Amino acid sequence: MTELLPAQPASAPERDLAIATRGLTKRFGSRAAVDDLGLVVPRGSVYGFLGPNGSGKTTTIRMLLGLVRPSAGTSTLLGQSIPAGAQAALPHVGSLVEGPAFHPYLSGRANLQRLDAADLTADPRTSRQRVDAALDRVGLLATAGKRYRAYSLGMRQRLAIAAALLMPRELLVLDEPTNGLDPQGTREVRHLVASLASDGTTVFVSSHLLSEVEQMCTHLGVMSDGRLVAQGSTSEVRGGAAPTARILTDQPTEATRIMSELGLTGVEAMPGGVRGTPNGVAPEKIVAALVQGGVGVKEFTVTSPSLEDLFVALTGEGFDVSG
Ligand SMILES: Nc1ncnc2c1ncn2[C@@H]1O[C@H](COP(=O)(O)OP(=O)(O)OP(=O)(O)O)[C@@H](O)[C@H]1O
Repeated sequence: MTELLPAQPASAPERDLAIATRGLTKRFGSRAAVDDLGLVVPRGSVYGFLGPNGSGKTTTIRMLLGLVRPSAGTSTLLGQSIPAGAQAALPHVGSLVEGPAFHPYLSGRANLQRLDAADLTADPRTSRQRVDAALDRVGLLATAGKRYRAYSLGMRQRLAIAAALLMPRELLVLDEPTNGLDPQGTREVRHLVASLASDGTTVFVSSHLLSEVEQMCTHLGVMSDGRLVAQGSTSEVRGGAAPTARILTDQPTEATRIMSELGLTGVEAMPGGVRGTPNGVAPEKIVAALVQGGVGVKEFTVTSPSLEDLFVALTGEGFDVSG
């Protein structure tokens, strides 16, 4: 059994974090869709918010953005508590939650111009510069004159991100930005997120697919059934998984006894041998004890589970990690 890494409460001062929540909870009737959430999202991170469908990611994002009122708990965005400090924080936060409604017969540029014009805080005299800068940022400047309906799925999603970038942003919150995209579109969005992050923008990106966010995230939070079951830097989360020692032998009974006496836990038979969790017992010590005990060791390995194994263990079956 993989050891679960407990979700960490906020330790850094909340002003140093892009997002921090304490005890954030949302109940629909008697059911908690989000339960006692303690998110810790450092500034400058690319935070992958992972979990199966229905695990509470969208509800969390909607609470963070002030679109839904929490049943309990507090949250801060860019050091401002929400909802009290929403007016100070939200202009610096770009989001893609449901996605803006684009007009199929207008060009990408005309669509952004419409959205920019609807923003009462944006100076109309500088609209053209803002729109072109956003199109440039997502790599759509050359195709800005094409009608939206002629855009590929990846281009459509990049245009939606451009809409979130019309104003300078410190934090981008993207809800399942690769959902429904083909592999090419997914790659485009992934590259865009990586390039935004390299400019210093904090990106909080949700996904039900580990494979889609794993490569671009510096931090991960894993949701399962409304609860945060793991959180930390990608390497911390990876390190939270206990390794497994496996030995191939014709004397499994004797090997089981020796390994258990050494302090390994979860020692059990497997096809052709025995496996267990070393709990810090050095591999050379395990092998020496087995050999001294007269056990013929055909093969001995210690392996750490992949991030994929860890996520399946954390979230249970049904987490589509393969893409
Ligand atoms: N307005 C609502 N009323 C009742 N239940 C809701 C409401 N919104 C969400 N839920 C329930 O809360 C749970 C979490 O949903 P949520 O959409 O936050 O999950 P998710 O992880 O974002 O999943 P998905 O990727 O499918 O959107 C689900 O069981 C969902 O049915």
